[in-house]
Amino acid sequence: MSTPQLVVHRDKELMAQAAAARLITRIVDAQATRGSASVVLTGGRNGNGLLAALGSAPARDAIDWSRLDLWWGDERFLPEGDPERNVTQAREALLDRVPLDPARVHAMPASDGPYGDVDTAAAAYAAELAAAAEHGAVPAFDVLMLGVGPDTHVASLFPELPAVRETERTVVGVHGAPKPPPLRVSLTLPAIRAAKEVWLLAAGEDKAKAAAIALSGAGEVQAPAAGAHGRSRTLWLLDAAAASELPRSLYPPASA
Ligand SMILES: O=C(O)[C@H](O)[C@@H](O)[C@H](O)[C@H](O)COP(=O)(O)O
Repeated sequence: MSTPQLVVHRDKELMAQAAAARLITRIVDAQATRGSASVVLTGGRNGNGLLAALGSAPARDAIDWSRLDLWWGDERFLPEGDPERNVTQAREALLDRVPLDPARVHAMPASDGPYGDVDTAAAAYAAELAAAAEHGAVPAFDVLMLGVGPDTHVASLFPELPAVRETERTVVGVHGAPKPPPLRVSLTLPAIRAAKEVWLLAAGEDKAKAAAIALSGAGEVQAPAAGAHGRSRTLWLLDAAAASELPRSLYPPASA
């Protein structure tokens, strides 16, 4: 389990731009090494902000978009095209403007899709992940990104709810999510922890308590973000506002 590394940027705009630049480099390196890259996207303002920044980054097309596999960490269980779906927002922020291979864009099922209920949809996505895995239950994600909620949730893993306690399955249906909509599909902590690198995005005053709690030794059931670790790297990308309540000992020396 990799110890969290923190990088704090001046504000959320700079955090999004720096994270986008970091992601470009990570994808380019993976494609140079393996011929393709595999990235898990997150919903939310910080996740979409990063995608928008990536879309306007000068080095954007250093990425070979045709050899990029995109997955989602979670999805709101709503009809296809619903503006509240994470994939809809990702398409608007970036995906519809870059030449991705549609077969390599793995959106989570919609509520009006072939799976009648959220649990069946979750099982179908788990099967899709397993089918794409070189070995194990999920592909070797190069980067898995997670927005951090003010209650320390990541993906749709909310404190104390059943989904954060899942230890076997890679994808679950979430019922009664406190952040609307109540029905969601989510990767579980075992799936998240299979990623090479996990990046947690936290910008804004409203994330300061969550960051401090998650980084101060809280348990993963009470603070799901505390359980989000990559196999080789766990990176918290914050802005100064979200870092404002971190214990000084955790605050990186060279940051803003
Ligand atoms: O479906 C979702 O809502 C997201 O995946 C969720 O996990 C999000 O990343 C956090 O709630 C942070 O959202 P903000 O960046 O908007 O605060």
